[in-house]
Amino acid sequence: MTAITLDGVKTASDIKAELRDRIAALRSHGVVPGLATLLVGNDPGSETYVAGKHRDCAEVGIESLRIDLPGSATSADVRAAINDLNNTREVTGYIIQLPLPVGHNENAMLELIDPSKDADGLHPTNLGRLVLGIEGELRSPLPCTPAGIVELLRRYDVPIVGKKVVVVGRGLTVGRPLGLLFTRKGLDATVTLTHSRTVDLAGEVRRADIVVAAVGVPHLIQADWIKPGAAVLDVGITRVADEVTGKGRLIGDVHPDVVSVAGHLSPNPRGVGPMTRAMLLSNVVKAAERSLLA
Ligand SMILES: Nc1nc2c(c(=O)[nH]1)N[C@@H](CN(C=O)c1ccc(C(=O)N[C@@H](CCC(=O)O)C(=O)O)cc1)CN2
Repeated sequence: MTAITLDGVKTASDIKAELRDRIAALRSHGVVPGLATLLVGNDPGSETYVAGKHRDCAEVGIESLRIDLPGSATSADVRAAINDLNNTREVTGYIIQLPLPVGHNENAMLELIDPSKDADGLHPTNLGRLVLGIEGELRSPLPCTPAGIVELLRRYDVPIVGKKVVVVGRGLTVGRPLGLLFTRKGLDATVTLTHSRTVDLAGEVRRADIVVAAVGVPHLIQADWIKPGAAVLDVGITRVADEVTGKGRLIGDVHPDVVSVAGHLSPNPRGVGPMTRAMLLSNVVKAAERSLLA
């Protein structure tokens, strides 16, 4: 068996085409969707992701603003930048790129975002709405990677209702909110959220119809851990220098041999990453559509 590829690049491109039409409709009503990003420091991954977000905005017709603070920025500097973004009327939505450099309290910073401008769905109010199961597509933004994973599965007709999902990793941007999303009414999966203290991780993964690996441990998920035909989403990524060429290389959490056991497999890169970016654009467009309804 060779797994069907869950192609994030193609799916994200389809979504962007759909968003372009909605953005044109918004503009015809005088609403111009916009996104600002706040990046602190010069983590190479974060620099890449932020640059990608601005490229995506330009591609679909979303205005964007980039605020970069140096790695030496203090927590007071970051708080001041967040305050500015909250108080600038032209900024309708923004994100704080994570991780923040060591020494900053991420949760405290996320809590300072005006929830109505939270394009990432990571403010406690918006995460709280996810916990409460407040329904309605337009009500509040969903965290981008979890939303992207569900959308990728949906567009490839991978069944979710009643399925056993094992999520490996309980981080804020993926594992924790994904568990909530999969158990929401309408998706109705049964979720096991595993982490570094889980006993017999391989045994847990073997029971799963859908496996999501989001830990950043290269090739952790082995082919003999996978139930034949399961859908496997490879989210975690590790940057290493290639031993031969010395060039940077990306390694996912899923071993390449999984392709011959799984029914569906998202490559990494080019799987969930592009979907994360597409869902951010979707959050920005939904926020603009909400502003028309208000
Ligand atoms: N504020 C946030 N911070 C972070 C989030 C987030 O959703 N909000 N998620 C990740 C990083 N991220 C977006 O910010 C992100 C990750 C990966 C990709 C992507 O397209 N990856 C490419 C590979 C590119 C590369 O790594 O060089 C791929 O998978 O094909 C986009 C966005 C953590 N921080």
